Amino acid sequence: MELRLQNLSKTYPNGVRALQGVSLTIPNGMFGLLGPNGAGKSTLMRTIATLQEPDSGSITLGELDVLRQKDEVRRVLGYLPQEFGLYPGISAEVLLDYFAGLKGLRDGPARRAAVESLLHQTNLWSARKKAVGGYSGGMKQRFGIAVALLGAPQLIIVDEPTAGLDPTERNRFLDLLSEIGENVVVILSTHIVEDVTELCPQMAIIAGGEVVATGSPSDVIGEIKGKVYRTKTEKAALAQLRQQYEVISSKLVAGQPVVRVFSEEPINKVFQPVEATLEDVYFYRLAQRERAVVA
Ligand SMILES: Nc1ncnc2c1ncn2[C@@H]1O[C@H](COP(=O)(O)OP(=O)(O)OP(=O)(O)O)[C@@H](O)[C@H]1O
Repeated sequence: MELRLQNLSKTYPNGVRALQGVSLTIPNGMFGLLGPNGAGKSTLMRTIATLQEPDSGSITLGELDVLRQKDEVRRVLGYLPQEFGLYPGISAEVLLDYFAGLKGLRDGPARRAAVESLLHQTNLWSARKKAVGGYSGGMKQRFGIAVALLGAPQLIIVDEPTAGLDPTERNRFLDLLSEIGENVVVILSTHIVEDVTELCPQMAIIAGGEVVATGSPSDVIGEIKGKVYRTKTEKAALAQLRQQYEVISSKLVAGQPVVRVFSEEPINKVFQPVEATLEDVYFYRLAQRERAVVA
């Protein structure tokens, strides 16, 4: 199965250009879609999930034309939106069974087995009789993925699932995602760089509605490999550094700014060369785009 997006564009009635000629080829396995708030990730996810129309462009999933064969796509789609409502007073077990019915699974032993298996897989078995309204954020997200996995989907879309989760719940959720399998397309939209580094063999960075980098994380990092330098500095010197160098990021470490810069030329006299990371590419690409928009 392969998901192909070609030249997708979307401008909202208020003039916001949420997608601008997005083209991506997404193979089986985990695909990370990384971008800051407002980059257009949710617009793209909702469009692929057949919930909204682009102005132009095309999407195919294997042989299916996603924008025309919506019912067929929905049968093989599992979608965990950024925000979803639950019936708070109902237990996970009853609610999941209800969603299984909506998904077209007929009542009977097979449906009960599917529900049981998903409750185990998402580690909610012991809490299955509790009302979902009393679940923690992480439990709710795991319940959401159980719903998304009903009916063995071929295309799974999860939109910013780890935002707001504590580190334990985040790891638990990511482990769950990585177990889903290599024979389905899983798109993980996120603004958290480590989610992608740790999990996704293929990825894209999206900013301002445009794809600014795509490939494997190591391909993407390869673009700036050997060109990242680091130094510790003083707060007062930061502004000047920013004028002199292409600063990728600056972080306070124990109260002192640690700055990472991009440079085509060796600058080891002032800075220490360091291994480029996906976070470097991410910030570098975002800064580049911002400069292009300002210019
Ligand atoms: N229904 C809408 N009407 C008008 N503008 C919208 C609408 N939905 C999104 N936008 C705008 O389109 C741009 C892209 O939004 P989108 O939600 O797709 O981004 P995102 O990458 O998912 O960000 P976030 O993480 O904040 O949800 C933003 O500028 C947003 O304000």
